[in-house]
Amino acid sequence: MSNQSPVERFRAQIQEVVEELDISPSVYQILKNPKHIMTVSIPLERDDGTVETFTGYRSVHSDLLGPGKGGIRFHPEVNQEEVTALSMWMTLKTAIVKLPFGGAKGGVVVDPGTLSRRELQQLSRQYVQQMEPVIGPQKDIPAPDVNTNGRVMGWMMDEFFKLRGRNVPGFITGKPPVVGGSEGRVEATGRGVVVNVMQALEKLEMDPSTTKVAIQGFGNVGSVTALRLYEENVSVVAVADVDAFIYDENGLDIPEMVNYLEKKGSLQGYHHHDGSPEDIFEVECDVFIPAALENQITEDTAQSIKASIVAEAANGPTTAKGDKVLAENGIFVIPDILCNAGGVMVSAFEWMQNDSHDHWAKQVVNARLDKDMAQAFQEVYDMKEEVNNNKTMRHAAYYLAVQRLGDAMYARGWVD
Ligand SMILES: NC(=O)C1=CN([C@@H]2O[C@H](COP(=O)(O)OP(=O)(O)OC[C@H]3O[C@@H](n4cnc5c(N)ncnc54)[C@H](OP(=O)(O)O)[C@@H]3O)[C@@H](O)[C@H]2O)C=CC1
Ligand SMILES: O=C(O)CCC(=O)C(=O)O
Repeated sequence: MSNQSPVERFRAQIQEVVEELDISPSVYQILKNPKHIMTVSIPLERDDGTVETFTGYRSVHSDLLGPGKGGIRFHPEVNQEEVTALSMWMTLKTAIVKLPFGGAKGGVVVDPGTLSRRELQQLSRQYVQQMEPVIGPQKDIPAPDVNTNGRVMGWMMDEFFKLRGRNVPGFITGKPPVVGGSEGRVEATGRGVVVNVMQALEKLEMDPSTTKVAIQGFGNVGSVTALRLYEENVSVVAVADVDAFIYDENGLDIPEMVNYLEKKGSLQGYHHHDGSPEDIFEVECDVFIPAALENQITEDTAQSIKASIVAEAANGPTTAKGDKVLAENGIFVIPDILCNAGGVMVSAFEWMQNDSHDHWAKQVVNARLDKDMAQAFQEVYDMKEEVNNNKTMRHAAYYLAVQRLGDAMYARGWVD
């Protein structure tokens, strides 16, 4: 387990589960590598007239259950290994929540904060131009992830339409509703996280009205999660982003913080600002929600976490050693591949709406998300309780996903 990379971690977990399920070892052989990875060099004309090239990736891990599906990340630390791992987790996620998709993920190695609006739009369009051979509504369907949003999806959609010479709205999800996006997609991931948290509180017989929550990350997922908890009268006592740590033991005014973020672009300077972002791990709380990047809960930081529940809103926030510490400390972990599946779930609703030229009301989207997410939680929980000798929720989630993928491989004649 010595400092396993995310891909090694995925492989070890899959291998363990394939052995336990006593299914064909070929299932592991098929899942251990992505189907394909496309690497592109993206030339961008900067505002000063010089040309700079950026590296972009798109990994399709699996198209067993449907077209590849997963977000596109713009971040300076994006690399092939990270994109590969993220695409692998997408395969498990879509299997757990029974969506007609495989797993994919993309990224560009860039700090979008250093680009002008024109440069960002050009980079987004160029990414689509370069990836055009491998993406499409029945092949691989992108969506937002870290540092990308509806605006970026709108530009990418426009570029794809130009390349194809016709409207193909189902090519991308997370678009603005005015051009075929689904109501509720922006909030979907955070909303789904909160469904999971409320279910876990109920199972552990914890009272939401006295529950205290700490959240690392206050971007799309972190801020919506905080706002939904606030709406449910669950007290969010601490939040951190890259620069700021905000704490109030009596509960933060989340709507005020969201307004501040919208105006200023970051929490830096918000009046409760005290301490450093790493202090988030030390907070006295009942629920800890990592909603930033991978590998944040390590052997060290896991020791500091005082919560009874960790709800993994981010993808891959916990290292293998961190996970071991959480388990030893009896912490109930809602694994990423279940906890943050609300986003891809509403992306699936968007894709279905595009396919049938329909537009669902927000209440319809939210009601279906709440119901399907609660059911997915229950299925993983039942697996943990009844079949899996009370191992962790992560183990149960992997078990359920690999069982479904193995069944599909058998049905398609890939394995005996
Ligand atoms: N968007 C979606 O629909 C989905 C996202 N996810 C996952 O959720 C996570 C967050 O994504 P999303 O909210 O979309 O991304 P955003 O880019 O909107 O937000 C990321 C947030 O994380 C913060 N952050 C980054 N590093 C740290 C750190 N070391 N300490 C504290 N805060 C940090 C950023 O701070 P700052 O703003 O200061 O840089 C920002 O607040 C990712 O793991 C993503 O893959 C999963 C499913 C769907
Ligand atoms: O909405 C989607 O299609 C994918 C979201 C995503 O990238 C994720 O769940 O990690």
